[in-house]
Formats: sequence, structure tokens, C-alpha cells
Amino acid sequence: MPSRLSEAFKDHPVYLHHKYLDFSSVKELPDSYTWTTQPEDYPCPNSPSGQEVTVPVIDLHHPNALELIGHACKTWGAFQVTNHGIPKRLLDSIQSAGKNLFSLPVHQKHKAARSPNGVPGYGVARISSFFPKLMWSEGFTIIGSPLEHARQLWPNDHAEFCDVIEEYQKEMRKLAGRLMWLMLGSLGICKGDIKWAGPKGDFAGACNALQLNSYPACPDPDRAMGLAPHTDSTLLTILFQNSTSGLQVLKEGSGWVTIPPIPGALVINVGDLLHILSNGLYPSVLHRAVVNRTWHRLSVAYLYGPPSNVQISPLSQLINSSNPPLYRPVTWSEYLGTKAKHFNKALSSVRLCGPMNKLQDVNDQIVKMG
Ligand SMILES: C=C1C[C@]23C[C@@]1(O)CC[C@H]2[C@@]12CCC[C@@](C)(C(=O)O1)[C@H]2[C@@H]3C(=O)O
Ligand SMILES: O=C(O)CCC(=O)C(=O)O
Ligand SMILES: [Fe+2]
Repeated sequence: MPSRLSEAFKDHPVYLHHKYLDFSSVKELPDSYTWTTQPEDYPCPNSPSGQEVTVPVIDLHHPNALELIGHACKTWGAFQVTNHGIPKRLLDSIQSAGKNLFSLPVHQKHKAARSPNGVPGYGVARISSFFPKLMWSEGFTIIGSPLEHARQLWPNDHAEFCDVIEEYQKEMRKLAGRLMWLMLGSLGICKGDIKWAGPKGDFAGACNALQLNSYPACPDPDRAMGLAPHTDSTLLTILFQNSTSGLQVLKEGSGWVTIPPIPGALVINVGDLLHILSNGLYPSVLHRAVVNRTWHRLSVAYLYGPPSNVQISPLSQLINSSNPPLYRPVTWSEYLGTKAKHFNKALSSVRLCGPMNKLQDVNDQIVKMG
């Protein structure tokens, strides 16, 4: 069983046999990037009442932030936060760092290519192998220090990139710990209840991955897909998006709902491990990224999880005779391996027999496309 995050995929290599595209030179969408969709893939974008719906925007200094977050996790599995303490300067810097990286020539980016059974490096989303068509995006994954790959990208000139990434990781770690206690607090869980949060309750052993996503402007956006529908295999994900919209979440009864970029705000997604920890009370959110004809879009996802060897299972405080545990214990590394093998069936594959009609995993509704 792999014990480190960077080894999570060693038993599930992904070989993607295709030439990387120089997106900027493509004038017509190639067939391999053309997604054919059925009308039911696009459920009505507004609520049945005709009212516009959008995920809650929560000021972290609001006196009722805890309750607002609990409600957002239960009903949406996603929300935006403001007043989160991440300086605007750092958000601007991470955006420039991402822009510099993705605007390098294709052959240069390939020098930092992700290996088939590895996690860090440049490449297409790992979930690509589950879809017959390619996604109109490229990504760069960082686990721990960015140094090794940054050196391959900029042999003499990587210090600034590394400094920004390291500061971003440090600030995100603090924010993720804060959000964890707000989310857990809203479930009635207190500091002493989570042993792996460590003696200071700062989740010092938590693991993370940083994913930079680039979505170039696309000649035929209605037939392309930036990032296919998926849930994150995390406790929570903190997502920065530039000023171009594209992120959508699936909301029951409303269909795909766009999360509009708000300057300075960050998007928080509930991941599969929080789904398990909360025994399904906070369901992980199915989301995707669409593309557009005019604007380049950049997003930076901070994927946050427990120490890789800690077993995550439904919290005992949430279990009683009418609420039996719905999931078996699983480590983050093991779950990532399961996801690499079963993708949208990963959550059901760790589910214990239970009242399936009471709670359906969001992944069971995953949209068939391609
Ligand atoms: C920790 C991780 C979650 C992730 C796989 C990874 O090892 C690093 C990349 C992450 C990411 C980002 C884009 C979407 C996603 C589904 C993918 O293909 O790579 C997620 C993975 C995940 O949450 O399962
Ligand atoms: O680009 C986005 O908005 C979504 C990115 C995402 O879902 C991810 O990196 O896991
Ligand atoms: Fe995601």
C-alpha cells in the first residue's frame, strides 16, 4: 500500500498516447477534442422557480460563518469565501506564475512532464483516461517542493516561481486548517475529537497537492470540455480562479450552475474524504470546467487531505443506531489509488451496505459525455 501521496498512483499508471497540442496554433477543434453531448447532459441552468441560483458567498468574519458554512456544505458542497486573509498580492503572484509556466513553448513544458505512474509534473488531468475525448486544458501538479520540476522548466531562473509557490502553499495550509475547524464545528465536532489534527490542532501532518490548470481560448467552446465532471478526492479544495468564468457545479434540481469569479474570493469544494468523514452529511460536489472562445482561463486548486497514512472513516460522534457508518475506513493514498482505478465509482466502492435509497453518492449521477 503506498504511504506517500506522490506514490498513490504507482499501481495505476496512466499512459496517454497522444501528442500534446500547441493550443495557440489550433484554428479548428480537432475531432479528438470534440465532445458529443446529449440534451440531458445540460439540465436546465436555472432553478424550477425560474430564480437564478448560485453558491453562497461567505465572509469568514461573519458572526454566523460556522452555520453558513454548514448550510453551504449540506446544500451545495461548495461556497465562496471572502475576508479569508490571503493577500491580494499573493493571488496576483500565483496568477502570474501560472501564466509564465503555461506560456512556455510546448517542448519546454515537456521537460517537466508527469511520469505515467507519478503525481507531480506537467500533463493532462489524470481523469483523462476515463473519457474517450481529450480535454481542452493542461495542468501542472506540485507535491511538496516545486524545485525539481521548476529547474527543468527554467534551468537558471526558477527562484521567483518557487518562492511564490512556497508562500502560496504556506498560506493555503493555514486557511485549510481554519476551514476544517469551521466545517467540523458546524457538524458539532470539537478540537479534541480529531486526533490526527495534532496536539496544537493545526493539522500539522496534513498532505496537499497544488494543481495549476490552464484553459486556453477555444475555437469551438460549445463542443469542447475544459475539465470533465468529477469530484475531488480530498477533504476540501481551495480554488482560485482568474477573472474568466468556467467552473460549474452540479446542483440537484438546477443543473450545472456557474460559480462566477469574484475578485479576491476563493471557492471551497467539499471533497470525497469529507463526504466519508461526515458520513454523507456533507456530500462531495460534482464539478467541471467549461471553456470559452475569447479568454484564457487559469485556476489554482489547493487539494487538501489528511496525513497520507491516517484512516478516514465516518466520525463516531455522527454515528448511532439510526445513523450507521456508511463507509469503511480508507487512507488518502489508498483512496487515490481507488479513484485511479474506479474513478466515479470510487466512493461507492468504499461504501458499506446501507440504505442506498437514503443517500445516493453524487458520483452516481455522473454525466455520460464524450
Ligand atoms: C491529490 C490529488 C487529487 C487529484 C489527484 C492528485 O494526486 C493530484 C491532482 C488532483 C487532480 C486535479 C484535477 C482534477 C483531478 C480529478 C485530477 O485528475 O487531478 C484531481 C485529483 C483528485 O482529486 O482525485
Ligand atoms: O478550473 C477549475 O475551475 C476546476 C479545477 C478543478 O476542479 C481541479 O483542479 O480539481
Ligand atoms: Fe476538481
